Amino acid sequence: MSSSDFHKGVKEASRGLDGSGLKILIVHTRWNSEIVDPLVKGAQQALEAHGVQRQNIVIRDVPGAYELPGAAQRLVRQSQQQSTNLVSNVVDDLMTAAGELSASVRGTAVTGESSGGAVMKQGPFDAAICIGVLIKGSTMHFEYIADAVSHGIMRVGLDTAVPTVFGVLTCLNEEQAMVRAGIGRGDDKGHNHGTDWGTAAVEMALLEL
Ligand SMILES: Nc1c(NC[C@H](O)[C@H](O)[C@H](O)CO)[nH]c(=O)[nH]c1=O
Ligand SMILES: CC(=O)[C@@H](O)COP(=O)(O)O
Repeated sequence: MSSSDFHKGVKEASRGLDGSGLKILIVHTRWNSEIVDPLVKGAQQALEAHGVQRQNIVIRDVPGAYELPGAAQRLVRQSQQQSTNLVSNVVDDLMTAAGELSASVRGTAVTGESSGGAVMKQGPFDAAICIGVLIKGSTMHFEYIADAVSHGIMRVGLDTAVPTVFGVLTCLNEEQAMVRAGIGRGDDKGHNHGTDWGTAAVEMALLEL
């Protein structure tokens, strides 16, 4: 299968995805930010193209690729815990509202602040995307980080049951990375892989029986 056929295949599968109700986490590195930043933008554009609301895309950054799995797991777990807390908060809010309602009926109304603007969806993340760029240097550091990070990110998805997209370029030189971020120096700027990662996150978040 040629590369264009592969991308066509991915595009076919991603048509009709409705991400409007999803909450997505993007964790990206500050290492190689001149290449990482376009990848993040590509992922964001794909998420929004599939209907994900901007306020439901949470973006956090970490020093380097080695920190990606731990950060993703920490933030996904926090969102799952918030969801658990939310249930008890809803009960508390209902009790408060009941109190306010009875107070207003008795003529002693209580006014609450209502925040305007788009509000982030409560509850756990529906998917996460880890974005980084590893560029081979002159030692084995590259190989060890690439191996650890790829297995670590896989584990986050399996351990949390939240689809976690592997968005880490593992390149032998800077030009390889730039082409895969769509910012190649030559005539062929390449393809921004961030868009594929955003689409994959929506598709996997919606996967069900
Ligand atoms: N060489 C690259 C790194 N190295 C840094 C590590 O990822 C990590 O932040 C450090 O070892 C502290 O734990 N990171 C990248 O993202 N890209 C590289 O090319
Ligand atoms: C991926 C890396 O850690 C690498 O860029 C570090 O370079 P070096 O192997 O020359 O220390």
